[in-house]
Amino acid sequence: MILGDDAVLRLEQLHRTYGTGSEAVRALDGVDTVFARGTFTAVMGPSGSGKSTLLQCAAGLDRPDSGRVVLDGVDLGGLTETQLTVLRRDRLGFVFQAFNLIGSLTAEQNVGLPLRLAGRRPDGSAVRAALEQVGLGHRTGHLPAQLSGGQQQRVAIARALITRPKVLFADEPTGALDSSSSRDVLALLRSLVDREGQSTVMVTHDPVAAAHADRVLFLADGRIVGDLAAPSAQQIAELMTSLEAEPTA
Ligand SMILES: Nc1ncnc2c1ncn2[C@@H]1O[C@H](COP(=O)(O)OP(=O)(O)OP(=O)(O)O)[C@@H](O)[C@H]1O
Repeated sequence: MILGDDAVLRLEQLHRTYGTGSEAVRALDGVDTVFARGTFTAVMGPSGSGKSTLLQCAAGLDRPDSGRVVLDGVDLGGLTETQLTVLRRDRLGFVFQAFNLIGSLTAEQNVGLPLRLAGRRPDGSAVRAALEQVGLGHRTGHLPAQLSGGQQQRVAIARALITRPKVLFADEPTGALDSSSSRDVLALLRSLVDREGQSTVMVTHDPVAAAHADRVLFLADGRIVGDLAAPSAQQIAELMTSLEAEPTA
């Protein structure tokens, strides 16, 4: 059990249903877990098991119907929409499968954007340091189209880190990458946890990606059905195969 300050994120009895009546889908059905500060957790599960819904509720992008999300000691349920927006901007980092960089801005300008949006003038040396941290100190003036997919994702990671987020949320960050770029991005995420203590939560379908995490949570039908410490890709693949073959009712 994780007590006090060691927990960066707590999910308590989260329920989230979409639709009503016979159309109702229970996307989250009593999810209860704690994420330790400075650790890397992967979330896996069959398609439709609730992974994205879990990430969206945990990151304050969606509200659960019941239950609590406590992020770095803040109960998200007690915040207004404006307060949630500010919390997401100042305390959380997001990385998506599609990179979501702005095509007309250089790498350096993309990384500085979250600070501009927060009304702060980006400090050039901090932005360059963030790009150096992801191995792109020599590409600061390049546009996204002049970078490979793996490099674009590394710019997106630098952009997510520029506000020094409490938690980095990554939704299929390697989903659009070839295996060599995927390895680079996963090694980067791993080293950010090891060197900087960056708390990270990543949704993935890929057992090899999940094997980079300290812990792998498995969802099925909106419930946590597995929780493994540092499993191998093979152990993860076996559990995924059994979940896909025998859906829980
Ligand atoms: N906005 C929505 N309206 C209605 N149903 C939804 C909505 N979002 C998700 N669902 C349903 O909730 C369930 C969980 O969806 P979710 O996207 O969280 O699963 P997932 O594990 O991320 O799936 P995938 O791996 O396919 O991305 C699914 O049955 C899905 O169809």
